[in-house]
Amino acid sequence: MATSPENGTHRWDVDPILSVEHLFMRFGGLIAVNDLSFKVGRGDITALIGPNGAGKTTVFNCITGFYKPSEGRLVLAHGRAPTPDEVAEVTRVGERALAGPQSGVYLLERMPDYAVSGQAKVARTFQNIRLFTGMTVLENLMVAQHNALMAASGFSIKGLLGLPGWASAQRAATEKATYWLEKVNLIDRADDPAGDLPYGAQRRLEIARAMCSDPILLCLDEPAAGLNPRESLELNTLLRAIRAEHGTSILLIEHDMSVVMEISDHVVVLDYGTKISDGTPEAVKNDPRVIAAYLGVDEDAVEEVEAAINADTHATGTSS
Ligand SMILES: Nc1ncnc2c1ncn2[C@@H]1O[C@H](COP(=O)(O)OP(=O)(O)OP(=O)(O)O)[C@@H](O)[C@H]1O
Repeated sequence: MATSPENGTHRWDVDPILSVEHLFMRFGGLIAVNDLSFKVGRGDITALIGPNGAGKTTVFNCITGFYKPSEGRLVLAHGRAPTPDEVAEVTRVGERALAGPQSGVYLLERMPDYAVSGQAKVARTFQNIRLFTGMTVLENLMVAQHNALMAASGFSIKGLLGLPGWASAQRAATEKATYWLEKVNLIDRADDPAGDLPYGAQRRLEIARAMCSDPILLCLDEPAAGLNPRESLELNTLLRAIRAEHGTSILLIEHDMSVVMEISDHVVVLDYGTKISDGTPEAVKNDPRVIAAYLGVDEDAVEEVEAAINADTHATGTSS
């Protein structure tokens, strides 16, 4: 489903769930992310793309609290987006959430990774799969719900004693795990060690594990990497279902253009840590700067690429 522009604007402009504002990440003398600003629309599937080393994973690591950005602001809004004045006030008083966590507005750059996932409800998967390979498929999903189970135990021995509050929380956690195993088509493998699953199934299990934490924003780092064409199609279906049935906003890094162009509402393109394009898949696909970046040509050649696209467009009679 493409984003439907509303009165000439896009969902990411009118109802952003995440605003990345002037983000910088420096590693010594290397500027991995350079003054990056973009928005993620609520309920959108947003793709962050770019050539190798463009800074995509670094952006994810900043959003999910694995890195403290060198500069910049990352505003996540569960409900309405805050006004600039409200954000300025939170920044001034040194808080990490607007008038307390119940407001649903979080400044992610101030939060450690466990709070980004536990309080702000941002979940992620990794470029290199990070499952507990010696645990069963089901156990991997139960571990993902550890926080809820600990809260239900009152951080006491209720769990050991099997007291009612804890038992019902345990039942709910198992039901949720079962639901997601069915969704990702792994229910038949529930008792197998996660490490025994084929690669594509491990990728699906990672997504199921992330969904067990009930995220409002799901960040996926190259979910289609290593998948065959049939598995890529299944991934597209799964991500669309997550968005449609759970309203989860999705931000993904992806090199597989068949996935990006097929399912994204919004595409943001990075090159050398800088944003070079931002728009609908159709607009980005035809952006000469994007084509030049992927072809590895320098700035001077962008005009040549643009001229070549125009010539091709006229020859085939298509319009961009
Ligand atoms: N912890 C780090 N220390 C030093 N340099 C880093 C660190 N993490 C990333 N970089 C550098 O930052 C730049 C961006 O890396 P990043 O992994 O974010 O790119 P990417 O777009 O995700 O690349 P790929 O598509 O290959 O995964 C690279 O030059 C990388 O070497």
